[in-house]
Amino acid sequence: MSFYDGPNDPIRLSTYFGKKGKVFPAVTLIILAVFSPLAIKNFIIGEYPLATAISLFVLTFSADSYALLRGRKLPINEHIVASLAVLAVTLSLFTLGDGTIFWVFPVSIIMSFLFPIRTAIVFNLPLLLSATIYVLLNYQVADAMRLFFALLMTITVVNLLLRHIDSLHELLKEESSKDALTGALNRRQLNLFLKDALANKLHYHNDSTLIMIDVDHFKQINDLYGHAKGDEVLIRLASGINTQIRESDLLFRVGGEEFVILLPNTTVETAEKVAEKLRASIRTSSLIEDHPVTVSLGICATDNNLTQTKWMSCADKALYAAKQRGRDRACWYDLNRDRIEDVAA
Ligand SMILES: Nc1nc2c(ncn2[C@@H]2O[C@H](COP(=O)(O)OP(=O)(O)OP(=O)(O)O)[C@@H](O)[C@H]2O)c(=O)[nH]1
Repeated sequence: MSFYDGPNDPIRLSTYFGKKGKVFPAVTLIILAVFSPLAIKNFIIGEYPLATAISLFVLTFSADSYALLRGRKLPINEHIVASLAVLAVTLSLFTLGDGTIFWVFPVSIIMSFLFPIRTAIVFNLPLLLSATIYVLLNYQVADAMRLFFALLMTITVVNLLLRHIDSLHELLKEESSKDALTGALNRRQLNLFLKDALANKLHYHNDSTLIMIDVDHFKQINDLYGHAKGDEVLIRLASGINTQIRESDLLFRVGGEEFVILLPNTTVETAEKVAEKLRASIRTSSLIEDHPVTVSLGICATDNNLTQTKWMSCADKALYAAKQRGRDRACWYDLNRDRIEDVAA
């Protein structure tokens, strides 16, 4: 993991608050507003090494933040930015003296927010050491110990809290992308993946295929066995489908008893075989004892001129045809001939 590689976004702050929101730009501006005058002041009073270290930190941090806000690759390696921050604090301690010891705490916390945990710890250690050595050289051993443990506790608590926030963030991301009942991906995710699949077709000529699946007479199942049994059928159906498709294929729940499978890099001919295999196995899977559960399926492959809406609508029309033609069957939409064909059982 790299500096700007937080849990899923480069800078932790932008991961938590969003790059496009106000918090990340505001924090960046605050850092610049605090450190730029310090650099100028130190140039004026002739502390050139310190002034240079702070200026370089401000410049490299600004360059990376700007790139991040623009969604570009970061121009300066994270370790260089972190080293400059540590160097600036250490130089300020040994040149300006006692008053600057307070900077050690906010700089350590800021680094923990900016970097992934391991990197933050690696760069907090020299900060901890230099501050302790400074106090040791100028005060009593007991004072140095006090500072050492106070800073160590700060670093530990901040990093533990951030680790906890990271895991909550991951959980939230997971839950917001999945359907709560079946664990299949939700419609919002489908829209994102459809967009990718269409772009893939347009730019790299890779075919992807959609299979829309709808349980036949599901209302009857609910009416005969109750809503809880209906839910159980949906859960078992989703898990059964997931075990039969490839890891690269994606299952979405798009309605009550309606699912969509997106098969990336798959032609319509292959998708027909997958659909037929699923149909046959669901029929014989005895999801409910003594009550055959069947599904109808509609298939449609990508094409260069397709939009997401048209793609979904063609798969839906094929599914509707499968229902009309007797259910427990699969149909595919032939975009070239604008016709719906049966998939051979
Ligand atoms: N148990 C359960 N039922 C649901 C859920 N979501 C939707 N339903 C039910 O699914 C049924 C869908 O019924 P219809 O749209 O008439 O379709 P159908 O009975 O499957 O008939 P065809 O699709 O024409 O074969 C409705 O009774 C909904 O109440 C859910 O999450 N759990």
